Amino acid sequence: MKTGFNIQVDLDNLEFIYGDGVFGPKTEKRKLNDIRESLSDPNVSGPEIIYAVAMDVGKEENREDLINRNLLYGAMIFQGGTIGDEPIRSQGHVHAISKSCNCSTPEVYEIWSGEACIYMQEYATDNPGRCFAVHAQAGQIVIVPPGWAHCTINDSIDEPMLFGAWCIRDYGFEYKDIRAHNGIAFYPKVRNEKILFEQNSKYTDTILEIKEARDYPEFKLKQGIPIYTQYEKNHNLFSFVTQPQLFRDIWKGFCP
Ligand SMILES: O=P(O)(O)OC[C@H]1O[C@](O)(CO)[C@@H](O)[C@@H]1O
Repeated sequence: MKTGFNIQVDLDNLEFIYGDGVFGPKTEKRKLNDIRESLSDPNVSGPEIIYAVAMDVGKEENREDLINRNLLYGAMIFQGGTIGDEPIRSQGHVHAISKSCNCSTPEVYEIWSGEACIYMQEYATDNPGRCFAVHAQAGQIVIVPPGWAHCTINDSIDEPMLFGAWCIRDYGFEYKDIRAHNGIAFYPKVRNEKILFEQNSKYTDTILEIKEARDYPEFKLKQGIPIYTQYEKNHNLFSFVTQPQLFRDIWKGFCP
């Protein structure tokens, strides 16, 4: 697992093991009962714990700089398995307006192990706008732009999937509009060991673009180098995460 810092995983307990010089909390466990409202079948049965999250991990030597920059690195463990006919996934949310920059903020994902699909839609209103499902393998990066509703899907289906993500420190999640539509505009479904997407009829008819993760030259990100290492090489590189208002031209018409 190429993460850029010394971190191991205890899959039995869904916990991270932090190596020398690395800080991080115990994981917060997200349970099936927490996410029911966003599933295609809210009464479905499945594993009690769906995924585990450790917000704010990193190297001790970077701690002060990360706080000063208002930047936060999160690490996630998604179980393998299914929730009824859906793969293991997060419920979906929109990033709330952060006080520090007075706007919603983006998130930069990097898959560490397994395969993922980052689903995103422009709006959480009846018309969801442009909808994308971005497939990413270990080592690949995916950016979710500010204000978009998004969720993370374990595309490895039976195997666990792990990833890290840069986000703003004063993050907040909004669920109201997504839950009012019983979830995101396209439900991922496991069919013949593959993930297919089925439209959620609570939204207006629209199309889903399924694509592979791409390079992000507009943000000077490099493929094949962990995003944590890229931050270490240039502490300013992820300023688009904490000050997205300075990158309006890039977000306009952004294609993930
Ligand atoms: O609340 P949800 O939508 O299930 O997902 C929450 C998780 O998504 C992430 O933002 C990663 O996409 C985590 O940081 C967070 O714990």
